[in-house]
Amino acid sequence: MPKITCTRLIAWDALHRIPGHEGICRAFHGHRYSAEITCAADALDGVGRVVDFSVIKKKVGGWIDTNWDHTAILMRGDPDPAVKAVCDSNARYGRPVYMMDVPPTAENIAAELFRIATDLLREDGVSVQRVRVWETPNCYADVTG
Ligand SMILES: Nc1nc2c(c(=O)[nH]1)N=C([C@H](O)[C@H](O)COP(=O)(O)OP(=O)(O)OP(=O)(O)O)CN2
Repeated sequence: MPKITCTRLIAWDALHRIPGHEGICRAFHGHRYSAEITCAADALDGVGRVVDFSVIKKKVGGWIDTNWDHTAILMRGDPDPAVKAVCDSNARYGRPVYMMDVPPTAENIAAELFRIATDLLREDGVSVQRVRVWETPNCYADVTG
């Protein structure tokens, strides 16, 4: 039987840097990230949907708006002395800084979002099949279930 999925695009803006990168990506810089969240369910609902697109927007997009949009996504323990200033500045404007245990590459951000979206959509009977995170118009990383 063919597998049916549906995909919602969600975008956000954030600052990051990649500690240990050999080139310019170790400098603080920003991205307009976009994520494709691909979902599947055991069966389509009575209306013919895997899940309403608005549910993905509300749950996953809501989480992104709170935690990642207009924030910095950084690595916990990043030794760059400017990290404290970024944290202090964002706190002043009511925005968090999201700390990851691993460098905030497109791959690691996609893996984090895959875990988060899976948790958020579980109660809707939805399983996340793939998260694709576009870091630039040319570069993306995929995590699949
Ligand atoms: N495998 C990965 N490689 C790189 C990552 C990453 O997350 N995973 N990240 C970066 C930089 O942070 C940056 O986002 C990518 O920069 P760049 O290669 O310059 O990408 P562009 O699309 O801007 O390319 P241009 O050719 O400059 O237009 C680096 N590598």
